[in-house]
Amino acid sequence: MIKNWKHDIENRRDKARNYLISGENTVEIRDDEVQIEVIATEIRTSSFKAQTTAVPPVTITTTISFPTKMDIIKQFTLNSQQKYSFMIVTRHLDGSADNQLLMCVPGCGGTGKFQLIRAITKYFQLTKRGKMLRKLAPTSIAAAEIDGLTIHSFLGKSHKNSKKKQKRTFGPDDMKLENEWRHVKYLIIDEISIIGLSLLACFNRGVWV
Ligand SMILES: Nc1ncnc2c1ncn2[C@@H]1O[C@H](COP(=O)(O)OP(=O)(O)OP(=O)(O)O)[C@@H](O)[C@H]1O
Repeated sequence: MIKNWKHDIENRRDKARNYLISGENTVEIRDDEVQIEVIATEIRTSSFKAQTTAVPPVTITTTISFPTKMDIIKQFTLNSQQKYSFMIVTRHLDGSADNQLLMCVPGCGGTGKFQLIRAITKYFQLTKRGKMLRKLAPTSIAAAEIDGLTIHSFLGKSHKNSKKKQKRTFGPDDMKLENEWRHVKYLIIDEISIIGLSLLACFNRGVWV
């Protein structure tokens, strides 16, 4: 009796093993018995294992490579003081700060203010924000050097010795002025030390309109 029972058990076990090896998910033991369903998925034994084996979905993104600030700092061989000034401006530009950046970079002739302006201009241009920057200077030579405008030409003022005396008037409906300055967010004034107070006041009125 025991021998038969043992033999029956072994038969069933072999049958079950063979079905599992052959890859079938359902093992039929006997017509009158309940079917055993083999679940193919792995049963989680540890939450830690589940966490570590979870592979995050891979997404493909295309990156636009902008020149880094360090590239420009290297290109213009900015010294530490020029570098700090450059970083202040470019961080303000890249940040979401709503506050106005008022910055004065003093220095004797030949200390590298123009070199700094060149580096800042390059950053605006390479990041496709050149329209946001306007450069002004009091004299035509200084303006030409920085590739900017003279304050007089911005104000539409003729020089004292000019025959044609005209004065630009500013008003809320000055569309030409508005279009000129629509995209301008940053203004660099070179050689500010030689700008007289009256011209500065006139300029101030112009930009506030
Ligand atoms: N970091 C730098 N690396 C290489 N050259 C530099 C650097 N800074 C300044 N120079 C050079 O030094 C010279 C004087 O610099 P720059 O014209 O920028 O001075 P500045 O302060 O604008 O002078 P100024 O007030 O007389 O216009 C230039 O020939 C410039 O190329």
